[in-house]
Amino acid sequence: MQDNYNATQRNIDTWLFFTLFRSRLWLLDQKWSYPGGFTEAKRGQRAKGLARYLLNSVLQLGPTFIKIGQLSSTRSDLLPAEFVEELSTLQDRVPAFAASKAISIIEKDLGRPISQLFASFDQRPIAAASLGQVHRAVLFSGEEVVVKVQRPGLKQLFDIDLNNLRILAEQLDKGDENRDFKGIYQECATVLYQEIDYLNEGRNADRFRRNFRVDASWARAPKVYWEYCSPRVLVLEYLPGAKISDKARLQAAGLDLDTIARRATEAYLIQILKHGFFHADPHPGNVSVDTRTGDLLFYDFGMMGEIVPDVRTRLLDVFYGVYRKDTDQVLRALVALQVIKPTGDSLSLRRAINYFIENLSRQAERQETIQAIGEDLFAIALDQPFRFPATFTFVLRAFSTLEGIGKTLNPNYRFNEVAQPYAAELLQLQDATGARGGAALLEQVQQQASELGAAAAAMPLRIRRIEATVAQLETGDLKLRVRVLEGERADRRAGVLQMATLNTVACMGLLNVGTMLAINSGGPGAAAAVATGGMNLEGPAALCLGLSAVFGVLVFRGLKRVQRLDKFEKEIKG
Ligand SMILES: Nc1ncnc2c1ncn2[C@@H]1O[C@H](COP(=O)(O)OP(=O)(O)OP(=O)(O)O)[C@@H](O)[C@H]1O
Repeated sequence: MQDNYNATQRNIDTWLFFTLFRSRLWLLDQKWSYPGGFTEAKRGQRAKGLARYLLNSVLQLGPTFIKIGQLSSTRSDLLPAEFVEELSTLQDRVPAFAASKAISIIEKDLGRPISQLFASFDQRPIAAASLGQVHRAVLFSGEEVVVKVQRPGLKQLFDIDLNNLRILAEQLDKGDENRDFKGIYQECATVLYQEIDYLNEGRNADRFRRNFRVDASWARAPKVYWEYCSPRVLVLEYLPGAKISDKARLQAAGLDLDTIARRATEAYLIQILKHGFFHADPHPGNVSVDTRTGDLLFYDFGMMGEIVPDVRTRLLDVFYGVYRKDTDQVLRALVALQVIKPTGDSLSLRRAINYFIENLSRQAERQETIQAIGEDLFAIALDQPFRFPATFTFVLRAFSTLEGIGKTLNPNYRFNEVAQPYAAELLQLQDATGARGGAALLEQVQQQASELGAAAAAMPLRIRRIEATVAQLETGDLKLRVRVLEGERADRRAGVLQMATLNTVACMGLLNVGTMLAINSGGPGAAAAVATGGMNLEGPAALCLGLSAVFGVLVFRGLKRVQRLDKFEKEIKG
């Protein structure tokens, strides 16, 4: 990693990576591309190789991509599972930068020589991460602190990389109307720029610390020494502890692992449900345990999620709707949350939600993991106009990380068990007050009363359902919608398949021509180049191969879309 980035070189490296990765990803599911025939084992091998390539490229491309890789490490809606898994190992694999550089940044930003700022400053960092590194120091008052210093040149690097990523997102958006890649890009850009503003991180740390001082003294965050801070330097109270995943150290300290696992989950539930302000990056490196007291210590407040009260109420509506298996309520709340766009035709959405609710209760019975539930949710949403806001994916990510931590500490840990009392409390609250105050409760009661009517109240539920269905049939609503949707989907599938076939022909033709040109254009040396696996990639040959790759990407997209359409069709037909 370097401090001065050459924009042209960076653009070439980035686009080469995008093109190669997408072409190899496309080839992964092309059965004809497997010499000696396709087998699942061969595909698995190839996928593993590609996942390693992705990881190495991300590490080579540096901070922007490492951060985005970390952010994507639970987005199974964006990347296949093998890749997501490999990306989750991105933590803690970044080299430190020279202490002299760190010191010069501190001196420049704080305007004084290091010897006047700290009584002592440890040149060896205690941690180095993608965006910064952490040194220990002692203030003249005797207080022990850590000094977090940002890697040099990050702003400039983000500007170049995010521009490329924006162009990529715009291109991807054109091929997939259901995924909002531009929106995802926008969220990543916001998070990244926020993360390199250490003053913002300091404010977050203060807010987090104050919230917990009131609610649970066993969850702590370091104090900020504001007079030593700048956008690139953050000085915090030194809070040493053992990593929450370091089972051996926690046991050696005589701590009860089950209590720690529970506390970690409870601390999150409190943040999400009560404070509406939560640590969005709870990987084990960011949560430690005070070995003397068992208190949880949180670090790194660069990425926080915020759930404003209004959104929290709607999330509770979703939660409550799922609990009561009320598809309409879930649909209304999701529209209000802007997770889905309101369309005139909500039947297929209703079915997808219904499927999810049913599946969720089966998963809860089978005690499936949060991660499995999240993956399932993304899979159902694949061909629907869903748009998951960043907050939502952060919450899901936080919970699946916590579940992983919990299981490491105690194999019998069950997220549900810890969350249940909170869920029960919330549902009672919603039952009693609607969690929205008296006026809203009254409105809800009135609405229910008019829906039921005096006679309907005495009628068995099934008869009322039949009556509602008949009413829909009478208006032609039900019959028409089902037919149109299924017909539309079949048409769409055929169209996509046709385009994919045409693109395959173009891709293969160009690949053949390009390969021939590459072999023939280099004269006698070319044979040797081919024999060694290299080719003469210049002029027309490069053009043909480049175009072939473009068509390849289009085929890949088309087939992916067909796969999604089939999957969705299967799911809603049950
Ligand atoms: N206040 C503190 N007291 C003791 N150790 C700390 C403190 N703050 C950070 N650390 C140590 O430094 C490590 C890195 O800190 P932090 O996560 O804040 O850096 P970062 O650059 O934001 O990392 P990342 O990019 O992985 O999010 C922590 O895992 C922890 O071990």
